[in-house]
Amino acid sequence: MALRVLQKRSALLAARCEELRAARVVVGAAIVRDGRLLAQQRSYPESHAGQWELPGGRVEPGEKPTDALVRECVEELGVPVAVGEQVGPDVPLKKDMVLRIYAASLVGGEPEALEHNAVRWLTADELPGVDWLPADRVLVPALQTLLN
Ligand SMILES: Nc1nc2c([nH]c(=O)n2[C@H]2C[C@H](O)[C@@H](COP(=O)(O)OP(=O)(O)OP(=O)(O)O)O2)c(=O)[nH]1
Repeated sequence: MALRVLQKRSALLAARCEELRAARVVVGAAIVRDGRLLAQQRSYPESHAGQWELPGGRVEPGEKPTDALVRECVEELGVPVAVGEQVGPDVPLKKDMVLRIYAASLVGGEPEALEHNAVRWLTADELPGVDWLPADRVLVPALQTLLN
C-alpha cells in the first residue's frame, strides 16, 4: 500500500517537473544605470495599458533566454544590453508561462519607448509606488536589493 502511494506521488512529481520544464519563459531586463531601474509603460492590451513592466518578451522556440532578452531590448528600446545574473525567482504567469528577470546594463545608446507609452528611471524608493503588472510587483523586493 505504502509503495503504491509512493509510486503515485512520484508519478505526480514527474508530471509536474515535465510541466515546469515545458513552461514558456517570458524574459525581462532589470536595466540599472546610476542606481536607477528602467521601467516601461504598456500600451496594450486594454486590461494592462498604463501599467509598468520591464523590457522583454517571450522566448522563441529554440532561442536562449538571454539571447531573447538582447533581441527584445533592441526591438523595444533600440539599444544593446549586456545580460547578467537572474534577479529573484521565476514568477508564474498565466497557465504554462513564467516571468524570469535578468540584471542588465546598457552597452550604448539612450533607450526610447519604441513599442510602449513611455520609459522612466526609478529609484529603489519609488519602486513600491509604481502600478506594476502583478508578476512584476512580486519581484519589487528583489529589484530593490539590486539597486541598493
Ligand atoms: N515583457 C514583459 N512581459 C511581462 C512582464 N511582466 C509580465 O507579467 N509580462 C507578461 C505580459 C505578457 O502577457 C507576457 C509577455 O508579453 P509581451 O507582449 O511583452 O511579449 P512579446 O513581445 O513576445 O509578445 P507579442 O507582443 O508578440 O504579443 O508577459 C515584464 O516585466 N515584461
